[in-house]
Amino acid sequence: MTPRLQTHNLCHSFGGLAVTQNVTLSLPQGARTALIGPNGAGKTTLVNLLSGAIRPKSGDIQLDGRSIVQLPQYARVRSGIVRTFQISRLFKDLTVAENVKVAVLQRLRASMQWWPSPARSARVHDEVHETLGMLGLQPYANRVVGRLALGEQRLAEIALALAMKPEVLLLDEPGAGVPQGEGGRIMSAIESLPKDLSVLLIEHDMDLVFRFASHIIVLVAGAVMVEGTPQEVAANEQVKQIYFGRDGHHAQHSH
Ligand SMILES: Nc1ncnc2c1ncn2[C@@H]1O[C@H](COP(=O)(O)OP(=O)(O)OP(=O)(O)O)[C@@H](O)[C@H]1O
Repeated sequence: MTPRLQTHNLCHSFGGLAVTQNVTLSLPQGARTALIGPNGAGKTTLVNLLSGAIRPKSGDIQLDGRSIVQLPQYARVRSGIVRTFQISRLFKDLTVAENVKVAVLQRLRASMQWWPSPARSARVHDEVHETLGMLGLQPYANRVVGRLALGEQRLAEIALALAMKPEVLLLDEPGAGVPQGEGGRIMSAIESLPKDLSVLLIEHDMDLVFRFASHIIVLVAGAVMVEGTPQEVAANEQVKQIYFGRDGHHAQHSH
């Protein structure tokens, strides 16, 4: 089967610094893949390349077998690659439902302009609540985002991304800054995302990574050092030394 998202020998550099080195990877439909690696390994740069925020120096990116490397960011979103950001992009003064509505309207604007207004409103309302439901956010629908706990804001960011109806969801550290204990809640929501959605997760918290991923890619100095199942990655000697510490502590969390 053609992978949903695939890269071939993707390369990027900033000045003389090679930050993406011949990265070839693929995400099948329904992927639960984690991208890990030390600080500065090039994880966010890779997400920027996939989402179209920056153009690679060379290499190709394909969605469902079709090259998208020339497409600008908005066109990639439309074709199904959606990311969340480490830094919040929410409208803090609007409610959770209003934020999601903005995203739904943005997506539907073009296709629904000829719909009669009541039908349009009903459709938008349904989509907003369906999206909130996917993440267990209904109880927060009418809460102002700026007054929510950080963990709930992170979930609202994911809701915004889901409102774009992605095929591939790129989650850049959804647990960043969230107090320990709340991370598990975010992960539960992520685990219950639609099964056919392909998810690539960047996350530093190894407990969350091993809980979530069925496939792990380890990036070091811009290159894929190793990839495989959590068990394979946790057992890899280089990974133990570079990433986990010599005792291989996280090997016991693999499942
Ligand atoms: N716009 C830029 N201009 C110059 N150098 C950059 C730029 N963006 C990133 N870099 C450098 O590229 C390298 C990879 O950065 P990147 O943010 O992709 O790593 P990362 O693996 O996501 O790190 P972290 O885990 O700390 O978020 C780093 O050395 C960083 O300083």
